[in-house]
Amino acid sequence: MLSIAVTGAAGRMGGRLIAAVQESTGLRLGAAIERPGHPALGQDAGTLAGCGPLHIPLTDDLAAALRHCDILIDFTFPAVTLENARVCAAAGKKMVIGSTGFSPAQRDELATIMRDSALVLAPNMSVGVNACFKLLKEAAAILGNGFDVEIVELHHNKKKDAPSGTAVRMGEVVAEALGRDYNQVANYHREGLCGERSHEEIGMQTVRGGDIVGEHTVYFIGMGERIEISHRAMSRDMFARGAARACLWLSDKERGFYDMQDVLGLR
Ligand SMILES: NC(=O)C1=CN([C@@H]2O[C@H](COP(=O)(O)OP(=O)(O)OC[C@H]3O[C@@H](n4cnc5c(N)ncnc54)[C@H](O)[C@@H]3O)[C@@H](O)[C@H]2O)C=CC1
Ligand SMILES: O=C(O)C1=N[C@H](C(=O)O)C[C@H](O)C1
Repeated sequence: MLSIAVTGAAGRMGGRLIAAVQESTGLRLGAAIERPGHPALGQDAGTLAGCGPLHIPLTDDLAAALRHCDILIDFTFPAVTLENARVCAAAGKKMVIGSTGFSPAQRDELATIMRDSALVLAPNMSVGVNACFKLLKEAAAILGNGFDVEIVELHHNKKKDAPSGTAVRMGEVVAEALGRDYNQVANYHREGLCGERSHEEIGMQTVRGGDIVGEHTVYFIGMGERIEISHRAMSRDMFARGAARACLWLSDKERGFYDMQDVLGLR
């Protein structure tokens, strides 16, 4: 039985992660961690998550919590994740990371911090989105340069990063399949007399509002026809189940930097 710690335990994903861990054969919640000063510190993690009392109070002491845990699931924010990775690395623990919005430098820093351990980092842990990554690669390879690519993502009004990590990964997948450098061709902004669309660019559009869990559409727009590949998340539970699955997959890995494509055998 693997003992799992969850950071961001009182957050939107935190509760779903605690429930998913408890529902997974082979996993049990070992600790639930929140930021210092969080009003829910001391409350029972299971009760907070809506899955009944687990007699595990929320703590802000990650180092102490990790002593009796095997893997940390972290869905917080990049700067927090990097701090937590330092604590995990010092304790020789593995990580499953769902936080999004890492800069390339932060991603490199994460790899350096965790170089002697094992981690899964993925902007989206749902099976459906990971299947979409494969479909996008194939669609882009078939359609080639004859179609303009635009990506639109919709999320709730509390989301802090934009575009979503999933949208960026979709852009990267398509760009790579078309032999382009995503960082050179991503266009995040059109306003005023901005000129005709260039052939190579990949438009990235962001919508924020209400309680939208997460929706992504990649448009391949040709002359007289259009293909749309869409994914709509109806709840956060499948992200959480993906993270639990990643923990089980990681259990026999000593070291390495992986993502959900590895976990799901989609490489
Ligand atoms: N990879 C995936 O499948 C998914 C990734 N995400 C990402 O997960 C992240 C979190 O999303 P939400 O749960 O919606 O945000 P949220 O704001 O509801 O939760 C984040 C939690 O982290 C806590 N936190 C902040 N500092 C902390 C610290 N030092 N130690 C422990 N906890 C700390 C906050 O108090 C908060 O409760 C975002 O980056 C989001 O994009 C969200 C859904 C799916
Ligand atoms: O912040 C969220 O909510 C989500 N974030 C992830 C992302 O940025 O791609 C995944 C999911 O769409 C929900």
